[in-house]
Amino acid sequence: MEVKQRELGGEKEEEEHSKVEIWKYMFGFVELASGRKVYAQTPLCKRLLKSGQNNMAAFILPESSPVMLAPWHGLSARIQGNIRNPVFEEVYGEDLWSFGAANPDHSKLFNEAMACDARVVVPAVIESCINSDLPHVVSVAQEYDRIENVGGDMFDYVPKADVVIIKWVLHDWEDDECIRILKKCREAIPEDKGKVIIIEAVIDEEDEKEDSKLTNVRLMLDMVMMAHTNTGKERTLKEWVYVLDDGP
Ligand SMILES: C[S@@+](CC[C@H](N)C(=O)[O-])C[C@H]1O[C@@H](n2cnc3c(N)ncnc32)[C@H](O)[C@@H]1O
Repeated sequence: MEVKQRELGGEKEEEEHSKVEIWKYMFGFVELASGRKVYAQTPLCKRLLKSGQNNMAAFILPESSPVMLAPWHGLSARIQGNIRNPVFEEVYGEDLWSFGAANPDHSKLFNEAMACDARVVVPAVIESCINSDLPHVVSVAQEYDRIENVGGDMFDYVPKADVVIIKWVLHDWEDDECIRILKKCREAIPEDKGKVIIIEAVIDEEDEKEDSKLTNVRLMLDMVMMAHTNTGKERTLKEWVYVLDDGP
């Protein structure tokens, strides 16, 4: 495959390369119980089966949807300074969240992607909670015992609780916006024993090796933030410390 790739040029090469990037995780030499090695789907493919436990199929659907792919085409122009607006807004005239409010189908696709990750992470840390998000998201959220759905704007108000868990939200916003959100989280918890738990990636500039799988994931997420949010980014520890020192 790599030989074929070198023979190709330009866009074709890029397309082929991105397929190889996916294939190399989905297909490989797998050892059967008999000890025989075959070229087949790797165990990772199970995560794409809708029937599979902890499946992540819904997670890759929005990223490969035409709505989410379009902003990627403007990313180079944005980085070169040829587009003034964030790329998502340049394409759709509004940010991702307003677009979701006006386009329920897209919102459903996005929310299901978030939910398939949250279903793995949240039960590991919590049994009952308030689920707080924008009104159009909460209004279609699945009902569960011991989960209260509360719609609202986190820049105005975060529901009162002993602990606020904020996952994959701050990376959608620039520092000043994060600080405003964190101040609302601080107001939501008891002053003496409340906690704000932040679940986000941390880019480690110093020690990351280029071949580490997680480095690629973190840097990929940073690109996703650039393509799909107005001001979001993944942060290094130093950048998180800045946000947290000025936040709660
Ligand atoms: C990347 S998603 C993460 C969702 C969820 N926390 C998770 O980890 O699965 C960011 C979420 O922030 C919500 N959001 C965006 N702007 C908001 C606002 N002003 N107030 C409350 N939620 C907001 C979006 O609707 C979206 O569900």
